[in-house]
Amino acid sequence: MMMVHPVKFLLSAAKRPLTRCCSAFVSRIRSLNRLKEDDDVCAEALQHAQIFLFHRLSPLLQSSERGTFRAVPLMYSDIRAILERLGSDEAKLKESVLIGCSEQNQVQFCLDVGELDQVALEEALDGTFVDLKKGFFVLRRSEAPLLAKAQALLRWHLTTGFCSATGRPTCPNQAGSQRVGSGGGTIYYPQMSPVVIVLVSDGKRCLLGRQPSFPPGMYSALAGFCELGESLEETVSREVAEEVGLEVHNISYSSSQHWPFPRSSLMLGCHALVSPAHSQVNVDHTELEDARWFTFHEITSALQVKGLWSRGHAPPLWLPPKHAIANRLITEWAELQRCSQKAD
Ligand SMILES: NC(=O)C1=CN([C@@H]2O[C@H](COP(=O)(O)OP(=O)(O)OC[C@H]3O[C@@H](n4cnc5c(N)ncnc54)[C@H](OP(=O)(O)O)[C@@H]3O)[C@@H](O)[C@H]2O)C=CC1
Ligand SMILES: [Mg+2]
Repeated sequence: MMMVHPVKFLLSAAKRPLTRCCSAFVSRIRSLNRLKEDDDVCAEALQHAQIFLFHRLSPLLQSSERGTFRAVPLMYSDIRAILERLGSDEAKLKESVLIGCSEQNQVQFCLDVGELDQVALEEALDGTFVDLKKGFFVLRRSEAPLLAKAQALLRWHLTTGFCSATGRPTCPNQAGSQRVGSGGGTIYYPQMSPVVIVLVSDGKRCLLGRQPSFPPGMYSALAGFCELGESLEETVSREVAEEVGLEVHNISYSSSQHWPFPRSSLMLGCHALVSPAHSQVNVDHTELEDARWFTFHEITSALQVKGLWSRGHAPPLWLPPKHAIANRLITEWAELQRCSQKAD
């Protein structure tokens, strides 16, 4: 395995000094912003950065003895040596895209080397390029969002090579945070679609649905893309009415999540209520295979089930894994039920 050198990109490499009273977080954010604005500073940072390699949008992972996976960042010089060995060259590294900065001030980039031979790369790197959809759920919580962001940005670059107005090529800035039409035309920024995801409750039970593409037995909160002109609340009301024929009230926002599959979405997580007297579900089978009310007991049992792939025989109900916002909403609901049962 290639050694990852403990070289850090020092914040002092940035040209403008930061105000001394800035917190570490503010310093990191401002340094990242500077890298997006200044191609020269960014090119210098890249030389000392950690780079996460992808092959056709699948990240390089290493498996551990305990069956978990870890992302494997490499340093610029390591990748340059491998590229040269496999018939590519240093120019390829200029396509790296900025994805973040660790708490240890290590700047992080990603790079897709999909045109090189996968087997030869995996041998040289002592890792495996894993479909992110599978890897996502076995990665550590700190790594999954970073790789999701990296894949989303790499996919965006792959699909935004031409200006939609003129048909001419677009070029990225050094950080890969934007692309500009040739001749200084339109500036394109990475895009994502807003999606609502809502956990509907009738006060005692919660409503989950399943799509035919879900693994057997898996149910999740209801979700749907926002339409132009809608508020968050309007999308929640429309999606619930469309998919299960119910009218919701008391919509409250919980939290959000970037979701890379199948293309970038900003998942906006909500809770909502229906009146117990009007809780008869009427599923639109063009959208969902099934939707059902689940009791507190069924949900708490399902939350105990560990690992999508460690199953021997399937339990009656699978919930989305911990990285997914659906799991967070269901856990919040269960916690609320537990508190209100204690209070009764
Ligand atoms: N992180 C999490 O916990 C969860 C995430 N999700 C994600 O939420 C997203 C939306 O859920 P889903 O129930 O499928 O959504 P919808 O209920 O809105 O149905 C999806 C369909 O809507 C159409 N559609 C409308 N607008 C768009 C758009 N902007 N982009 C793509 N398709 C659009 C497409 O139909 P057509 O193809 O016919 O044009 C698509 O197949 C999915 O990407 C899913 O992966 C879902 C559940 C849990
Ligand atoms: Mg839906």
